[in-house]
Amino acid sequence: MPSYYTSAPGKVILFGEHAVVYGKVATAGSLGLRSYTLVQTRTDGTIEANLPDVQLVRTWKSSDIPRQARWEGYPFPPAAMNTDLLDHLAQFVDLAAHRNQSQAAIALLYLHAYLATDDTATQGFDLSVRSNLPVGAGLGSSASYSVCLATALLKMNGHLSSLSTGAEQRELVNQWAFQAEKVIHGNPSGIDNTVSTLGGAVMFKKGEKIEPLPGFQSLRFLLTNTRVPRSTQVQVANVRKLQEKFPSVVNPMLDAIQEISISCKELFGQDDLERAQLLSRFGELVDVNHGLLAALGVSHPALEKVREISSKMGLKSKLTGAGGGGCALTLIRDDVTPETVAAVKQLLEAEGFQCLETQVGGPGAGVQTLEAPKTIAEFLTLDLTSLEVTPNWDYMV
Ligand SMILES: Nc1ncnc2c1ncn2[C@@H]1O[C@H](COP(=O)(O)OP(=O)(O)O)[C@@H](O)[C@H]1O
Ligand SMILES: C[C@@](O)(CCOP(=O)(O)O)CC(=O)O
Ligand SMILES: [Mg+2]
Repeated sequence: MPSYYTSAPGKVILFGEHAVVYGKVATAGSLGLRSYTLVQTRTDGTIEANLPDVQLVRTWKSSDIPRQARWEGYPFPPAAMNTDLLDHLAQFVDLAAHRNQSQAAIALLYLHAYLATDDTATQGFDLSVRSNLPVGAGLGSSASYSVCLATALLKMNGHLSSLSTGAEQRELVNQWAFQAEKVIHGNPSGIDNTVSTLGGAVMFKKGEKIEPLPGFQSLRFLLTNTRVPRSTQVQVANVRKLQEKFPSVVNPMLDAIQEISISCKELFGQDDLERAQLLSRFGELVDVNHGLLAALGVSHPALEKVREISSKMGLKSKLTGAGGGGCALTLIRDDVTPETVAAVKQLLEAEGFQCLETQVGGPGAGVQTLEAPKTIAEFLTLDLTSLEVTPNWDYMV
């Protein structure tokens, strides 16, 4: 019974969220916080999903999922989303009252409908995903979940071995993860799944080759989860409504947001700029980007509170991800003392916020073949740090 672990990181968007949906450049890096999956075939034709982060435990009969006939471009996904299949699965999983569970289950079954082979369609499988990321907080948990799913189903069904290079395999994972992100978000830019698949720190523009931004890894951030729940799909749809209502106002704002990423790249390219100067200008760009996002309507009083607290300590913060709640990032300049960081954290935690410190720009997605099958119960009790991704895992950047 083949068994695999897969793993994929979350991401932090430094500059350019929302604007990236409109084809503008954005800057992002992978996080040390990751999701992990156990997947293995069964023998009784059942699909059992255990997703503790969204409190979902469900079984379905694999034969109830309408398998899709071979399509053009196989094994890469078809060009358009299959809305009939999406509608069918939404009715079938019948979880409309629980958006997070419903999105997660539909994404899983949508990928299964395309990627199952005759064998796995009759055997069924167990799948469990656990994450160190806060769900629905702007750190790309949906992309990390999507990349984990895509890697797991592609590996279990033998599609990865049909491609000869690691780069092609990562592209296949990324494209299927993008399909799952579409199920969850509606209209994602693709930045989150790309960063989660490839890892590293990049400048991203829809449809173009991504560009590494190595300077990003030398920066230190504090991430603050306001714990205010929000949905990326809703925030993205709200910005779209504003853009459709006032295109002549909103479009220049999106262009200005793009210029922030370009200015950031120029800062890193200026060899004669002292580090202190670089960090100070960088902080100014953080401020400007937040101001533009707030003008687009995606801030929240809790995010403004993070800015107020950090600003009193001389630090610059902005919302990160879709906003409307979720996380903010605070730039920790080199001259900021550990005492100052501790004091800021204390003030933020006193508001009920959660502070997260993690590395940026680490490894992307990976898969590991297990020598012996594991039960889901064993996987659920594992210490996730024992699954730390090492270069022994396959498909690493
Ligand atoms: N660990 C997980 N297990 C199951 N589903 C997940 C997990 N992480 C994310 N998701 C799915 O992604 C959705 C959150 O996505 P989104 O609103 O884009 O927030 P985020 O900013 O965290 O990506 C959840 O509602 C759920 O459907
Ligand atoms: C707002 C957006 O730019 C990023 C969303 O990130 P998250 O799901 O909030 O982690 C949307 C997108 O790029 O698809
Ligand atoms: Mg998301």
